[in-house]
Amino acid sequence: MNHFLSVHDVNDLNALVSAGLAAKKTPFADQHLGQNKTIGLMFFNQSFRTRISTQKAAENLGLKVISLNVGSDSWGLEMEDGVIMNGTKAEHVKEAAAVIGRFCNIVGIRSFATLADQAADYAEQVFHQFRKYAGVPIVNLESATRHPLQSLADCITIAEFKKTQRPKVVLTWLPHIKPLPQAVANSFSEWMHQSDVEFVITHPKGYELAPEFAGNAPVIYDQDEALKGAHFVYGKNWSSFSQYGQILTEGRDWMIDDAKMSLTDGGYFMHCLPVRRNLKVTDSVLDGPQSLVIEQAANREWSAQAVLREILLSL
Ligand SMILES: NCCC[C@H](NC(=O)CCC(=O)O)C(=O)O
Ligand SMILES: NC(=O)OP(=O)(O)O
Repeated sequence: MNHFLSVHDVNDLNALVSAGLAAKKTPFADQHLGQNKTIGLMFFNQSFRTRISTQKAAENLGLKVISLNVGSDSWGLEMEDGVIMNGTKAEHVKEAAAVIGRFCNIVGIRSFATLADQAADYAEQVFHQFRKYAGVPIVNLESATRHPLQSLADCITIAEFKKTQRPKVVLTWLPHIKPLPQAVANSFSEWMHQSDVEFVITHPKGYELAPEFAGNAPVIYDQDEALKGAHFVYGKNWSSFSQYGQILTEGRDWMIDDAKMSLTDGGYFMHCLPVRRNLKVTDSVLDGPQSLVIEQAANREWSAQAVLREILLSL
């Protein structure tokens, strides 16, 4: 593997899930791979899980880690080519990417959607620019449209907890008070399409994901109907794609509670975190035995380790 930007960079998803599970069993088996090598982690947005799980995974592989918050630890970065830099950004990505590429063997980047300009967000300019100018493998730590390390951790979690060969997995929209990106939902859908599952999406009308991410998954607008017989309920809020970045409905009745979970086939609840309690999902579901959110977060370490291992093997 060279870059890890989406599921399309993965040759064999089952093998990558198995590599994650193997790393979980023997975390230090590949410590020699990263010896005398460094990974740089650049955050344009907040992070808790991604930062600590990726650092942990990198260290398990023997890598040294440099982590920084762009714009506060380092200079604000201009992404547009050919502009007169007389605004707030002091440094151009051409130099910044090239410089970090000299210090680091791998660069991880987190840069969310602005939700202001659909075309710009879906063009993934930050990642294109870093890929062009860094000269080293780039890892997506959540971009405007995708969160593949999260999706891989989700696949690892489903593999660990599934009781049937081909479980029913329901991606459900949840209510929120502010507009959130589509990245986690897009990415989860894209990975589920590559997995041996029955995959269904449910959301209020107007929250359709971009067609390239929704694919041919059935979209059911009645949440109760969609949840029937589910083995995994994957909750996430996202803002509208068609009316880009907007909240179209409060949708408070879409919160997952015990009554909704009782429609499933003893289903598990999953969420990438952070989650706002009693807005998206009730305390009783999150604190109950069907919640996988902590297991899922813990698997972020093994997802990152599987990906970094593959990249190190191809350096
Ligand atoms: N990396 C996990 C999700 C990150 C982000 N959530 C958030 O921004 C939640 C913020 C809040 O609840 O205020 C998202 O939805 O893409
Ligand atoms: N799930 C996830 O990516 O968490 P952070 O945003 O805290 O990294």
